[in-house]
Amino acid sequence: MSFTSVPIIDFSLAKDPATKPQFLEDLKHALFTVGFLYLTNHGLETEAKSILDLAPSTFDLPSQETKNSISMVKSGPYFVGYSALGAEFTNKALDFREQYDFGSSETVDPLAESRPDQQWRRLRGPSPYLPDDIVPGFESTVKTYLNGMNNLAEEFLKVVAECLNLPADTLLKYQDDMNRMKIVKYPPPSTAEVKSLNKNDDKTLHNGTAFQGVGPHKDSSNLFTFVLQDHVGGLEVLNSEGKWIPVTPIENSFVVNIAQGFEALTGGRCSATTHQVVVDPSNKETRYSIPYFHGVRLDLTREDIEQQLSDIAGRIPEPQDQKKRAVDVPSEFIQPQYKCFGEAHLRNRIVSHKDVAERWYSELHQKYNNGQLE
Ligand SMILES: O=C(O)CCC(=O)C(=O)O
Ligand SMILES: [Fe+2]
Repeated sequence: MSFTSVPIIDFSLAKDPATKPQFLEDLKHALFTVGFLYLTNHGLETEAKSILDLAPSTFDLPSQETKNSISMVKSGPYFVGYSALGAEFTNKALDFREQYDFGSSETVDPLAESRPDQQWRRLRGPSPYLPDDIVPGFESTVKTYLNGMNNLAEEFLKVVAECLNLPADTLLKYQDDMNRMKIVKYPPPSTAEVKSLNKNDDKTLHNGTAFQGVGPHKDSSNLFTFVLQDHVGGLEVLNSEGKWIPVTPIENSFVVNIAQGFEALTGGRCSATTHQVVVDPSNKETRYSIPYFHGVRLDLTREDIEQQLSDIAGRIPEPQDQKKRAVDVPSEFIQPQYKCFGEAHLRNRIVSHKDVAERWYSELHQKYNNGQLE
């Protein structure tokens, strides 16, 4: 069976006992057969509007220095803060976007400095914000959004467990306390600009008619991703047939993608959603999006998964996605060289943000970016 559209899941139907059984069936189909969905009537419409309204003002500042004052490379080893256009790589090619990354933790991991063998502990830490006299409401709007999304994602994890006939709290113990989110801007590029950014490769998309906003990837820090997008479009997901499906914006919805944390909890049976953003150079509109990444415990090991969740995999329908897997990008954690989820996630950050890696993780930067392991 081939899927050419993305299912719409109305979250309000989970609240009424009369509609819940059908809701759980529909959710199960969307997650385990299709692999992605739109979530509507989620209750966070006000917070979503506030953050989307704020987005342009966070980039549209009189000087680049203001944004660079909270740059990711200056902000510590946590991969939070501002990244300028052309600072990030996905699938070995440069992305064409500008963004702010944030995390929900205000504190560092108490073991971060005493466990040099566990560098992934250094991923947790506070986020920088521009002051209110530069972008009014920046910090408070982001924190309100992070908090609201955390609560929504917990409710979502409960219904995911229930649709597998598991107790509602089954997945809650795999959450982490560093959820992440971003405010992303995809400006309309001139052809010359994109050509110069990608001059060392031929990573143009759709046979050269579109460019890489962000390249094909699976999200690596989390269980599920909830993408809030404006009206412009450009997000695409890879379906089970290995074809790219446009995720046309639907107002007041989130696009929910399965991330590598949930894929790991299912023993790889439920594959993470592969997605990309394409930028059409003939479209002169700027696109803004706000992805929220609901964190997975970074100390999660393969053994934990095998021991505690042998129960889950059998409840998931047999995947029919051989064609997707044939053209897919790799899932880091499925590869045996990583001791725990945090290690695999850190490697992903290091190959995406090379400047941050060079400054804060020089040994791992040498190892992952300059040769040895892929
Ligand atoms: O901008 C989007 O719609 C998605 C961005 C994304 O996939 C990511 O940043 O991981
Ligand atoms: Fe993503």
